[in-house]
Amino acid sequence: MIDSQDVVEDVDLLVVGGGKAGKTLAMDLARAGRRVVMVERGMIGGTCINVACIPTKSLVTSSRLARRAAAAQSLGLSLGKLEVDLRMLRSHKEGVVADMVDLNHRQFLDSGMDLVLGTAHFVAERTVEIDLNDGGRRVVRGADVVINTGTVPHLPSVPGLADVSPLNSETIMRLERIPERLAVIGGGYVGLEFAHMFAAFGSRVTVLDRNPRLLPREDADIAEVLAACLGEDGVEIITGVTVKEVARDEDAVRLVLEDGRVLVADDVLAASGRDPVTRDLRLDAAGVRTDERGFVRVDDTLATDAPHTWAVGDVAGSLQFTHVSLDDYRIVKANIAGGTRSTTGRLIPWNLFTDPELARVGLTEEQARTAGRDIRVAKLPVKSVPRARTMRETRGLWKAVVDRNTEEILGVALLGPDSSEVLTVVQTAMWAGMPFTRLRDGIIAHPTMAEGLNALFTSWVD
Ligand SMILES: Cc1cc2nc3c(=O)[nH]c(=O)nc-3n(C[C@H](O)[C@H](O)[C@H](O)COP(=O)(O)OP(=O)(O)OC[C@H]3O[C@@H](n4cnc5c(N)ncnc54)[C@H](O)[C@@H]3O)c2cc1C
Ligand SMILES: NC(=O)c1ccc[n+]([C@@H]2O[C@H](COP(=O)([O-])OP(=O)(O)OC[C@H]3O[C@@H](n4cnc5c(N)ncnc54)[C@H](O)[C@@H]3O)[C@@H](O)[C@H]2O)c1
Repeated sequence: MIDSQDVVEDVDLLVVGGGKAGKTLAMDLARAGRRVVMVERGMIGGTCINVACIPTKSLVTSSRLARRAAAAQSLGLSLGKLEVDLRMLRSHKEGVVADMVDLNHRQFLDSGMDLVLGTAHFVAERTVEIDLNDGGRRVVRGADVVINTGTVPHLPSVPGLADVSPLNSETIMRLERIPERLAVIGGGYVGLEFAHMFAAFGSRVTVLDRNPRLLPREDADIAEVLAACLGEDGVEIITGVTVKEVARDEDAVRLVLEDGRVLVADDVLAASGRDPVTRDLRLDAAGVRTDERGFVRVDDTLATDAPHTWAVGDVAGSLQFTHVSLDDYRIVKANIAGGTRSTTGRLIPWNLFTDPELARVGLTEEQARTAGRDIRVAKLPVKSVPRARTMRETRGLWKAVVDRNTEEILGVALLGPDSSEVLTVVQTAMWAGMPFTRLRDGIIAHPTMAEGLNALFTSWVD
């Protein structure tokens, strides 16, 4: 409820939560001369740059280098004994983050937006009350409101887990020691990236996932090769398991599995998905509804159930990637201006930053067959790409799925070094609607990883 004493400030755009989509929209409209308030409770720049993509990928750079350094002799170098200095690792990561936060902050201020540091909750349609971080409160109403409050790590309801102070994707990056034994509950994106990273830093890592196999949304052949790479690097993977209970036993944590096995670890990382930040937003007051998991309900234009109220990024149930949140910004920007831009049919790529990395876009073989498509499938072991041999990074498998009749590329899974960069080449071809033959027959510079695309599209297995 708005208090009768409250002064309600009216603005053109009110952004609640400064995630990727919201901050980009706020800056754009402020630069265009609109009155914009963006409320952020603490992380200037949002989750990605503070506690997710940017710090993890900074650490992935270090862990890859550690792995390369361990193999230095095969490259003709003698580097001596590798030592991981956690203090320096953290300072590398924190330096990258601090620079990006600082850049974001300056851009926010330069744009002319009113950046309000505080926690917002709704008190009426299009209206929030903000508890300011430095005391006091403001009430702001937007002609348009964009909800961009993101997600936070989920704590799985395993008996005893909460009592052993499990790590999550944020706290593991603040650790002051490398755990000798690390158990990871959840073998998804967060779990696998941290598992592979900590294995390179010297931890004995075990990943536990309840799915019968790793990455069930990927084709089994790709997931198997990735699992084998992780295994070679010392990551133990146990799938199809349920953790029955967890307890601290003197200095160690004991994880009792449903089948009776017991795993002992120094630390446990809970990496079993993320919860939407909607619980304390009092969305009812705004007329905004959520689904059964608490994500804001939106239609394909990202409109919520309330007029002139939009939701973007993770909290809107979008695929949880920063580039998807950025695209949500494009959609809402167009729709606030009266357009009807839709989320339907977006071609969304993603990368899992293990080592080698898995880059994906479009349909898997299994999805294409389930959809009844008449397809051809190509597979190329990464070791047949000359560039991979020069780098001595020959692990991995590339796979492509094309329409047998139209020759359209339906999807690729590229597991190998630098795959995330090569992926965009394929995606560009898909955007342009090119037949696969253009990548098969085009001149691609030698020796590059992208050159492997010439060979991939001749390597039919079906
Ligand atoms: C460990 C990890 C690694 C990841 N790596 C990648 C990657 O490599 N590539 C990739 O594309 N994606 C990655 N992701 C996913 C990516 O981080 C998210 O999809 C992305 O950050 C979502 O952004 P968003 O726009 O939804 O909002 P967020 O960036 O989550 O922003 C929401 C903001 O709202 C603020 N907020 C919340 N409630 C309130 C309130 N009541 N009042 C005021 N402010 C509020 C929060 O403080 C936060 O700053 C990773 C995620 C994790 C956990
Ligand atoms: N490189 C990237 O782009 C990147 C990196 C990290 C995270 N992300 C994003 O963040 C999202 C969240 O990542 P995440 O890994 O937390 O979630 P996720 O949904 O990707 O994976 C969670 C995994 O945990 C398993 N699980 C859940 N409960 C369990 C339990 N009780 N016991 C055992 N296993 C259990 C699930 O089977 C699943 O495999 C990702 O889906 C992704 O969109 C992206």
